Amino acid sequence: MTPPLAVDIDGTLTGPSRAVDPRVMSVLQEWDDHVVVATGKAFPYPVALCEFLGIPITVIAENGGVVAVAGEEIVFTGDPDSAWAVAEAYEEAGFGLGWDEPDFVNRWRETEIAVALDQPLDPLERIAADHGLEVVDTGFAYHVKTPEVDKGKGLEAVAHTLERDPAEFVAVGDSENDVATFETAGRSFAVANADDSALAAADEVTEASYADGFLEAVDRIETE
Ligand SMILES: O=C(O)COP(=O)(O)O
Ligand SMILES: [Mg+2]
Repeated sequence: MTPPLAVDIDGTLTGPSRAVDPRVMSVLQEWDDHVVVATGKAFPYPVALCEFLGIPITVIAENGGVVAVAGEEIVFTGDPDSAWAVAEAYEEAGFGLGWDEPDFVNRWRETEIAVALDQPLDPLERIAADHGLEVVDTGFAYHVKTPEVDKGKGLEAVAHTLERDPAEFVAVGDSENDVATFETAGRSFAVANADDSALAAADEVTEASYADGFLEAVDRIETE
């Protein structure tokens, strides 16, 4: 029996460039149970992914800051004011968010901010801590967020809404921001390109990387 799925986007459904691998599309479209897209990306991105796939909108965005299930009220948690205060203080200290203008990474972000990986981490962590926030490195961006919010709590909320047990879910991901999902789901896979924290937290690690790793995990889920 196919379990419900919680899947990360960047580094898991994509290649290194963040382009979604077209082979994952039909897998997600044909999945026999719920597909929860659980990402650090800003809210509209996973919604658009579901929309273009033609699957129900069931998303955890911004590392858990936004939880949306079609037909239900959208739940926002997090502290956007503090996150933007961190961005301002970081810029005042002479640094920047590091994205090309227009900044499509943060433009529609509701609960946290993301900083490019080529920007200095130490001052960002220091300023975030001064505001009671933390920095999570997804391998694609530094996210400044409240420590109380994560994808695992997002999965609990989604499971509750769907009247399912979070332990029924299988999670697939690649980085630090997926660790909480791995701890909440009943079974978890890190793709081979995952960072050390995700590799350590996952029940299983695929031999293949990126979308190939996701497809390998699917194969194991379906055949074991
Ligand atoms: O937005 C990011 O930095 C990472 O996104 P992801 O959680 O889908 O990998
Ligand atoms: Mg990822």
